[in-house]
Amino acid sequence: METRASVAAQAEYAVADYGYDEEKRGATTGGHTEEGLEIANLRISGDIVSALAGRGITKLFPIQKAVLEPAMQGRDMFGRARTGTGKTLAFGIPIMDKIIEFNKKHGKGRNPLALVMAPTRELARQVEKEFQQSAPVLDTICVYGGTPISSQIRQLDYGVDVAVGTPGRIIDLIKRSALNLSEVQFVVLDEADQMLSVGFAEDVDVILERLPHKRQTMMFSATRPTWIRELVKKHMNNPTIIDLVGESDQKLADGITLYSISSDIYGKASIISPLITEHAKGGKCIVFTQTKRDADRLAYAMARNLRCEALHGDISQSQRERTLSGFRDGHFNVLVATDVASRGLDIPNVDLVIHYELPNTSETFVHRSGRTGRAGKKGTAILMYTQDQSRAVRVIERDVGCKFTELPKIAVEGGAADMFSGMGGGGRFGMRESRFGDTGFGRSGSRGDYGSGRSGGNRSSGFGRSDGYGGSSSSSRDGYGGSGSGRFGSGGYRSGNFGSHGGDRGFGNFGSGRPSGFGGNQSSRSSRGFGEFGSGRSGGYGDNRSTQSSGGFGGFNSSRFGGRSADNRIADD
Ligand SMILES: Nc1ncnc2c1ncn2[C@@H]1O[C@H](COP(=O)(O)OP(=O)(O)OP(=O)(O)O)[C@@H](O)[C@H]1O
Repeated sequence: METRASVAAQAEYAVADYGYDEEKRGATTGGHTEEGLEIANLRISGDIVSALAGRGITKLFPIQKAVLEPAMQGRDMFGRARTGTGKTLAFGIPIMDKIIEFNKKHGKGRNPLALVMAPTRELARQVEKEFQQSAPVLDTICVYGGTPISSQIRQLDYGVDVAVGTPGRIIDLIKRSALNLSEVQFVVLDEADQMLSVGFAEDVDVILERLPHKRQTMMFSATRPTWIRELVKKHMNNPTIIDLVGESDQKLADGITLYSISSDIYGKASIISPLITEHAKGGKCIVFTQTKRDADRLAYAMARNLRCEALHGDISQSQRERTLSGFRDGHFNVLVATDVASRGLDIPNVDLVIHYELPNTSETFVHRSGRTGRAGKKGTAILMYTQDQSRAVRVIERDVGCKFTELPKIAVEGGAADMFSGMGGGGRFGMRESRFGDTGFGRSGSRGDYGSGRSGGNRSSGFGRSDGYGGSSSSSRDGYGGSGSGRFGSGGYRSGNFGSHGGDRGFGNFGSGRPSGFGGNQSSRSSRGFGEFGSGRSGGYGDNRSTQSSGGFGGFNSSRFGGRSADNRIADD
């Protein structure tokens, strides 16, 4: 295959060159309502319009409409929208259109003009796929760890227009001089706050440092911790803020029906199958657990009755891909996952999400639940909780602006509660001493040979990078801390809940340990909010490193439910 020549000199002007003029403006969103949503009327590249139409995408979703004009104008942009509302194409369409136009004028170059960074491999692959399918005329690459670097180097050498990847592998490729960022004009940080939680903060900063100064930067993030505020200050130029979630709106997509169900800790395992049967009705279901080990054990146990697989960061990359494509293609219908799957993953037609264990924060609740009800479809999310977690359930309702309908109790059949016995070390789920037996399930590559999935090594470099989700500190300044919400149970209390086996994680008795307590810090309300972006004022956005206990991106109050020991952290990628 022929390699492409560099167009460094011209690329410098890719953003400015675009010529977003009044003519285009008239055709995009300005002043138009319904008409403005029709993609065919936008005068964006015909290649994009027809590729999108081929996928059944003919009208812009609201976030896409909101982003289009500032993005076309070359503005830096910071955005937030609900899950599954089409953020990828919101930044994708303007970037693809500009690159197509630029290539028409200058010919294709060798080095990428756009760089999209995502916190997980799965998300990176998904974003690249969205680009590929929406603009087949562009050459894209997806780079992430756990797969051979040599083929990525070869592909980069042939020439690409858009590079998508996780920061770790991007740095690797830069160091090997395989990835040349000198022509990058469009940069996107997708799920930016998750970069911090999975330990990519430093890498992201290093990469942004290396990019040309003259560029357009777009960032999407559900929250705005200190790190992100610093990043924005340092690397963005007076960004336009687009917040489609707002202060008081409910944070979930409209089509998601919410239920809660109380169960004692041993009953949970036995009611999960009836719950899935009744609410997924044969469709796809994702069950979220807190730890990788729990995901394995639950998947193993449930596989007695249901076609089901586990997904987490200890599973090899190739197996993860097989598992995901098997789930996508309907080879099995129940995926048991840690929070590695809670953000960004776009699996069509997931009917049901079950929070087998409470999420660590309200925000995680939103992201997990958002795996269903995507792209305007309907879905159901069920939160399982024990009686002593009732208060945490109310906190989620308050933070997220939602209301759970409590499901009637499901009677536990005798013996069913022991469905986990006989596994591994034989103990019961959640018993401190038993700890699920450390024999594990050693699944790598052994189960479910579904469909395609790229081949590749099992190396999991880039996994489990530093921080993990949330700190384990019990300080009240830690955590996502929304304004008016403190941490719960981070102090001395630990209930013997499911999964509280390490002794120092678990959800605690909410509110009872109370150093910071529920509802603290109301006074911070004036200093949070999206609008104050870059203003240097304090407050806002909660950060698990921050010294602030207040915040919330535009009012998202994401309480934190207890700390977790490093041993159990979720940092999968
Ligand atoms: N305008 C549109 N019309 C129809 N479908 C669309 C449109 N835009 C995006 N989609 C589809 O909607 C789904 C969700 O989009 P996407 O994954 O970009 O959502 P998201 O907002 O990034 O979600 P999350 O916050 O969960 O990552 C995708 O399958 C995408 O192809």
